Amino acid sequence: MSRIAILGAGAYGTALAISLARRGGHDLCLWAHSQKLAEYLTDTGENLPYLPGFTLPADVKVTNDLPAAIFEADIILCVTPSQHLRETITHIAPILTRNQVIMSASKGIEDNSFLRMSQVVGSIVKNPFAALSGPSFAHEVAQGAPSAVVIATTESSLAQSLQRDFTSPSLRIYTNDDVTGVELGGALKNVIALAAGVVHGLHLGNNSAAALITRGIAEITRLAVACGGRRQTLAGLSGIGDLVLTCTGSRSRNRTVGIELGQGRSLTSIMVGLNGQVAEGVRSTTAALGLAKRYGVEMPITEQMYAILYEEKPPREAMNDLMSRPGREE
Ligand SMILES: NC(=O)C1=CN([C@@H]2O[C@H](COP(=O)(O)OP(=O)(O)OC[C@H]3O[C@@H](n4cnc5c(N)ncnc54)[C@H](O)[C@@H]3O)[C@@H](O)[C@H]2O)C=CC1
Ligand SMILES: O=C(CO)COP(=O)(O)O
Repeated sequence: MSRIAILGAGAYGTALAISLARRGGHDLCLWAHSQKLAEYLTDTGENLPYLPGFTLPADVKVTNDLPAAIFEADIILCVTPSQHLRETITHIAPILTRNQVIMSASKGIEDNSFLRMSQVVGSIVKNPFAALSGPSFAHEVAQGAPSAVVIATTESSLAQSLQRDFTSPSLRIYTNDDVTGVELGGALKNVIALAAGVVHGLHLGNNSAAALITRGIAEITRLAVACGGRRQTLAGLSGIGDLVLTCTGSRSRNRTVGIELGQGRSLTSIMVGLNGQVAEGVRSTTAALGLAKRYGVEMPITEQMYAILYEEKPPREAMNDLMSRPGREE
């Protein structure tokens, strides 16, 4: 049995708490950033703003008190939006003990620093670290729909114990020692999912969507490899797997943002409509482009996505520009 603190009571943190409770055998505590949400969750058992329609099992404790949440936790599973991971870890750093394992399920890259979540954590504390990623819409994880994800850590005995801790009849866990590849796969697929949404919003058709997904995996693989990840990792769950899910699944918030951009809505009004839900790709696009420039990697889809998001480039013109690039070898 492990004591697991889940930090972040958004859709995914709540879904993982439900999944771990369903597995059984753990002592679980879910930390909500907002006191109001913690109280609402405690009173009703339902996460109405972020994951309506599911009941949090009664044995999952809910709190808004961060030190209490992590007290004596073996595993601290961070599921905050990636831009809030630094403040969360900074807050708990003084009271962390050395053996507490920090996991991150956040799929993003930090603004300005362009750091991956393992690097953000590593810049503050030296605890053992693992990343959780892969194709797993919160709603379906909460439902108990069969899903497979990957846990990445460089420590093989930790990988095995986390695999045991998270495996359940509905959640299959693979391990991988390529933390860089797994983290970048999870973060960069969001940028391509935005673009896939644009394609859909513009009614460009299935051929365009397939081309975008295929060329999308090519460019995110180029960047991940330049950053030290393995090509093979990007062909796995946290690469093609998550890319296919978010570029085609109607539950993807990143894809939905892209659809609305394609339909001509402004980014500002789309963000207001998200009501506090995070679409990580919107901010990771800037970081992805920053990394691409740092490593001299060509990322045409990401460049066009940046222009749509931040330079008011009309989506149709962006797609035309992708099509009119000079011919290439595959
Ligand atoms: N929703 C999904 O299906 C999946 C989400 N993820 C990842 O999980 C992470 C969290 O996403 P969701 O659970 O979907 O979030 P969400 O969009 O459902 O909710 C946003 C969450 O952010 C919290 N928050 C706001 N300000 C905060 C702060 N200053 N500090 C800490 N938390 C704060 C809110 O309280 C809320 O819990 C993201 O990185 C996302 O990419 C990963 C896999 C699946
Ligand atoms: O990462 C996800 C599923 O694996 C969720 O994607 P969205 O954030 O686009 O909804």
